[in-house]
Amino acid sequence: MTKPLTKDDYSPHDVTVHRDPDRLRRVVRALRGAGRNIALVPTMGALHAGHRKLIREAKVMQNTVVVVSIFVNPTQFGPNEDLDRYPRTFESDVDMCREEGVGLVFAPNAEDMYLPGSTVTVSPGPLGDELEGAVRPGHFAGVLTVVAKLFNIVEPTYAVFGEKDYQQLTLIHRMARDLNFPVAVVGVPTVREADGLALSSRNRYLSEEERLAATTLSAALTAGAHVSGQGAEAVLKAASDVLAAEPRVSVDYLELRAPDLGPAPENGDGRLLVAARVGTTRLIDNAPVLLGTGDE
Ligand SMILES: Nc1ncnc2c1ncn2[C@@H]1O[C@H](COP(=O)(O)OP(=O)(O)OP(=O)(O)O)[C@@H](O)[C@H]1O
Ligand SMILES: CC(C)(CO)[C@@H](O)C(=O)[O-]
Ligand code: BAL
Repeated sequence: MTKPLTKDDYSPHDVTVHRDPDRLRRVVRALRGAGRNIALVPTMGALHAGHRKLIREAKVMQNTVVVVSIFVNPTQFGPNEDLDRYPRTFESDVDMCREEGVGLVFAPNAEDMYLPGSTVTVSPGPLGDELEGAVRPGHFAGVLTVVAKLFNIVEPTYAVFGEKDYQQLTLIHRMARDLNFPVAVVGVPTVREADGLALSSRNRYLSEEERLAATTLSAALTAGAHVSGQGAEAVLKAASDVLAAEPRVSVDYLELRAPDLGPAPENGDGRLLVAARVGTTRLIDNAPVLLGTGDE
């Protein structure tokens, strides 16, 4: 027999914060049993307008309870990365969730997510070692493992992710397919500042000068997309010229790929991806391009 839910488990009028994975699982199971859809929005907190858009997308289906997870997952950070200084703004995150009508926030402690002696992880396959994975070894094993755990704890009907982390979204689609997760993975286009900069929790690390220089990433993608009719070489040249003109930006990679991140086709849809450091802050961005349609 399932225990009936109390007002400390779930309220239709306010967001409820849960830390215990087993309790959260019991609550979402009861809600599903009562006919509700469950939509999951996984985040690392420090919520901004990009996350707000994911939450709004998650609410689009009638009769849905949105679960936002807030967990700075240690296993996706390398030893020299920013795990310790990653922005943590829990109170205002919960306020945004409340404003947006989120039903449940799941904010587990690391010790409850990773029990002592945990050794089994999800292997991303070859794409996990490319692009972001080449610069951040082990990153995608950490991401996919925690997302698989979230899928198993929350058992969502939908899970919503941003295109800003395009390789992550691609790998999560693949994991859901390859490992038979019964969840519809939904991608949401990148939310940008008025000057083109993709919103990111890490933008708050930038100084005023770095913030200006950071617009070079999206400007490079736009320059590439403008000449996409001339083919791959023109796209890469236009984008890399823009990046090279800004000395504060140090490029990790600029690559043109197919939408599934395989090799770029000569004609048709492609994806242009960039990662760069601006001072000590590492930023990523990407955009769709339509290659070689002969209109140039
Ligand atoms: N500008 C954005 N537009 C749309 N979705 C976004 C945007 N920024 C982040 N997201 C999505 O929000 C989800 C949670 O991401 P996360 O909490 O890591 O935020 P973030 O801003 O990407 O932080 P980071 O600075 O670590 O890149 C991911 O699915 C991510 O793709
Ligand atoms: C998907 C995710 C929440 C897993 O920790 C994280 O990689 C993120 O915030 O994009
Ligand atoms: N948004 C991606 C999470 C990370 O950079 O670790």
